[in-house]
Amino acid sequence: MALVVICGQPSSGKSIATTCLAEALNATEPKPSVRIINETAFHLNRNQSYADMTAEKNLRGVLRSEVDRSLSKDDIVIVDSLNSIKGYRYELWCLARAAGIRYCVLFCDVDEDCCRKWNEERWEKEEPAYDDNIFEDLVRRFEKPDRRNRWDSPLFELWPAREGIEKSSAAILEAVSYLTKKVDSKTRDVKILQPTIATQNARFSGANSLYEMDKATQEVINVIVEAQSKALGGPLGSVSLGPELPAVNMSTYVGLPELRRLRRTFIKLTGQSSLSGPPPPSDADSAKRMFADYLNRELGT
Ligand SMILES: Nc1ncnc2c1ncn2[C@@H]1O[C@H](COP(=O)(O)OP(=O)(O)OP(=O)(O)O)[C@@H](O)[C@H]1O
Repeated sequence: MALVVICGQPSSGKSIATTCLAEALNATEPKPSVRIINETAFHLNRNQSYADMTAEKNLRGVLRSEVDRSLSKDDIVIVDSLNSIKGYRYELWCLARAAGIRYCVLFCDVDEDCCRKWNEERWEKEEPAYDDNIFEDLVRRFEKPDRRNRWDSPLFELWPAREGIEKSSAAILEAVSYLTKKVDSKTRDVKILQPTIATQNARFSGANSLYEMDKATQEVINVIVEAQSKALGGPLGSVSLGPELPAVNMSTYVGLPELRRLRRTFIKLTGQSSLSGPPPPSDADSAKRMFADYLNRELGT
């Protein structure tokens, strides 16, 4: 039915906003099925989850997979996490589009100093809180949502420090109305994302068939798996994919299930890129090049 991305600085009231939104949704008729996805559900400790880039990437991967599994035409899924990286919100938006459901962002707009104070108070109250260095790092890297981006729109803004967070807060009511509104041919203010089957067909027609894309990315995986097996778990460095193609930099061993997951996500994301996004691969080598770049980004090299 819908995906709601909660977004905000650390300790900005996101979980309170999530609870208020879920309660407000549950008070509507017919009562929708609401599912909250957050770190707590996975027993993840915030200071460990954001300790370094690898841990943070793992956390995002876990949450994204859970969102991917949970999206359906019947449920409202709320992702209660920082969701502070623009590219990550784009990925979540792509998942909503692939599922053909509505999407929105609920932003807790609180200035850093106030979040810092609330975080300190959490320590005093012996609630789970962020270590100072992690808090400062997250605050510095926060990418504020911008309603002009498709993946930040529609954007409902809460100002918890100024106005508190209530079930009756304007942003919560607007979000509830958007999420539960019946849509007919006259409804213009509710956007249901459409999977881009038409554009996918155009993109992967002829030589660019999905089959070619599948084959090219599978070949990359095969090369990596073979190189890793030859290295016998030792350091691998860069894996060559052939002349005029970028090497894949493998600083650590990556298991086959993870490689398969990355491949599936890549294929999904490439198929979903809009016409204004990066151009689709035009042949097997372009597909390999894009996949290698994607792996290098995802594997953090
Ligand atoms: N409007 C408010 N006024 C005062 N304190 C608040 C307000 N909103 C949140 N807080 C305090 O901020 C702290 C963090 O709240 P909450 O857990 O909702 O934030 P969060 O953004 O979900 O945190 P995290 O980044 O850990 O997920 C809590 O201790 C809460 O009491």
